[in-house]
Amino acid sequence: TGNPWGYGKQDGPSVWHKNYPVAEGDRQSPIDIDPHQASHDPSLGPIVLNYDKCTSIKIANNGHSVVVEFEDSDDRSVIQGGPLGNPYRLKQFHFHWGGKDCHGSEHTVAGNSYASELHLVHWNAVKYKTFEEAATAPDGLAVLGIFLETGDDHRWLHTITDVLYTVKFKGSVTDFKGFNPKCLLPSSLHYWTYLGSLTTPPLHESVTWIVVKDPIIVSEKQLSKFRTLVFTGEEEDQRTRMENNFRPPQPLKGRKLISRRV
Ligand SMILES: O=C(O)Cc1ccc(OCc2ccccc2)cc1
Ligand SMILES: [Zn+2]
Repeated sequence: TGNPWGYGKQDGPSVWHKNYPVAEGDRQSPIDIDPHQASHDPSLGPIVLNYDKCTSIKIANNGHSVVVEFEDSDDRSVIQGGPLGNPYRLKQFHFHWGGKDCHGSEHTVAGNSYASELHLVHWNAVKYKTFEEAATAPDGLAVLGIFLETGDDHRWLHTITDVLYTVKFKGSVTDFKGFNPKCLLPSSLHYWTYLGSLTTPPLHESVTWIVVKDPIIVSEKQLSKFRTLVFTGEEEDQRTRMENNFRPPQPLKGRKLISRRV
């Protein structure tokens, strides 16, 4: 079964609208963040993460990215505060990255890309029964976006990069227990927030985006390990290196970007 969509010339972001017309909708993601355009909302509180009881289950190559899935049958790991009306449950996190360090992130800041972007995906289990149901609702999902910039080795990222060889091919899955993604956050959670969408098909307009201003620093060596993954399955003769799995910025269409200093 071929991929319904991808990041190549024939199946990439510029043609997603053919099968997913919402790609041309009014609240699509990612966007270019212009810090000077952001309005400050003093009533906007800090983001609160309660990840201490989080339970990671597995790490997988889904043919688009590498994803770490969490146990989300109760409120053991939630994000709340900030623009969020109630707690949202952590479901999974994954990354987007480039073929070179000069690009790879989905959101850009004043037109500048980072080397990679980490997305921590949460869903509103107060209002919706399943992730899939929440993923189609305008207040269903909350994604925390963290930029990755190259520099020194990241002290904890090796826990992920050391196991990437076990999920090289599309469809591969490995047990991945006991990982708490709090170790991947920068010290200060200054953030921008706006209403947007999934950045991959089905592109549902269901995401409250919370993009953290400060990047985390990872080494070029750690980042290069993400590029050893392939989009293709082990059984396919084609080996297409997994890189540049990012959607470019989409029109703001009059949306308000709000900024919160911690
Ligand atoms: O973080 C992102 O890139 C946004 C994003 C968040 C969640 C996501 O889940 C895929 C999915 C959505 C709906 C139903 C089934 C699968 C896909 C993309
Ligand atoms: Zn993502």
